[in-house]
Amino acid sequence: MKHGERRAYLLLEDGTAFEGKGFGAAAVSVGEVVFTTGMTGYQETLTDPSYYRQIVTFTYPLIGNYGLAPGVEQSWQVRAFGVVVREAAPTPSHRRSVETLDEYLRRHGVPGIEGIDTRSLVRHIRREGTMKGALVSTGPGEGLPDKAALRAHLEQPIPRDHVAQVTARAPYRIPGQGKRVVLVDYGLKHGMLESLRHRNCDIYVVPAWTPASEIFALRPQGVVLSNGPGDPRDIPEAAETVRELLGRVPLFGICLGHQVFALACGGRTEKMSFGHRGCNHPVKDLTTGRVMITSQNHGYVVSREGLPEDLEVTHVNQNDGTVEGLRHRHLPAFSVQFHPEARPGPDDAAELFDRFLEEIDNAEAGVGEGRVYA
Ligand SMILES: NC(=O)CC[C@H](N)C(=O)O
Repeated sequence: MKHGERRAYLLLEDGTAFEGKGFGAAAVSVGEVVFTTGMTGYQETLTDPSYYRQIVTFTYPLIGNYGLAPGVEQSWQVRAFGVVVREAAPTPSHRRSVETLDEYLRRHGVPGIEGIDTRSLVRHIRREGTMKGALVSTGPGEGLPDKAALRAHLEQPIPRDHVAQVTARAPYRIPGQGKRVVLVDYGLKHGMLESLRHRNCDIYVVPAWTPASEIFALRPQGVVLSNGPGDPRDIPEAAETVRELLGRVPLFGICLGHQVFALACGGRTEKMSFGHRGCNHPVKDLTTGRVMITSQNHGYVVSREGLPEDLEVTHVNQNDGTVEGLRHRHLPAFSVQFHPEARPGPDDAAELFDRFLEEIDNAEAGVGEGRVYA
């Protein structure tokens, strides 16, 4: 260690430890250690509320090389709790860049560690599954805290109120001339707002716990259930509300919204070993036979086992065969596990927003197979 250099340490729940160089905020952070294979889009990733209480490892070795710029973020804060990279680029180059990854994380109070063997960490997570970790990044010249103190941090259970921490505090509207859509905010990404705004929707964003009666009072033509952090089973009220919406207004669920939709229909979800996080997950649309390259970020998945009769699997992950999309057989409601709004990642699935608007038109025209309206 050079004089004045910042030290950092990542300690996993199973005792595996990595020592490296600190960057970002001088702080200690505890979260689920996950990895993403996205080679770009680090700013979108770190500000995606679905990463709340997670320490994100980037498998791509150089992160921060095109800097950080306003307008790219997916929420107003860095939502990840920590950042693990092989190398944080010290001198980014891009005409829109205003700061380095180090400065950005410092401003947002989030610690980072660099200079560790991220490949070995990721292989460990792939073998053992994601697990809790404590990341400490010290100030210049400071010594590392005692390992026992870090272990004590790790013994604290991670709270499970993720959605409550990131959902909107109050409803708001983004006016548009087109369809009136209520977006239920479990931890939405700005990209979702942009995708709807781009299609002229009149958007009403409501907090996660908004009762169905209040949603209906907004007279929506369609309801979108957003992405969000944590385990979908930790928010049973959400599935309860969706059950009330089902069949009375067209629904489109994305990621956590997809999982909540499945639970509302009587399906089950389970935790995956290390999840899907990255920008290149191949997903087959079983209706068209087409494979899309999708943006993903999830640790839970809808189980095939116990899938209710009413739900049809529409999309399948081509890497591991997991469920990536569902449609209700009788009601205007469908959902996907991946991110049609991308950010980061490819726009292959963007047309799903158009499909949702078509679904609204069909519902209003009373067409579609056996669709029932209350
Ligand atoms: N991006 C998301 O909405 C993630 C959903 C959920 N928190 C999961 O990890 O599976």
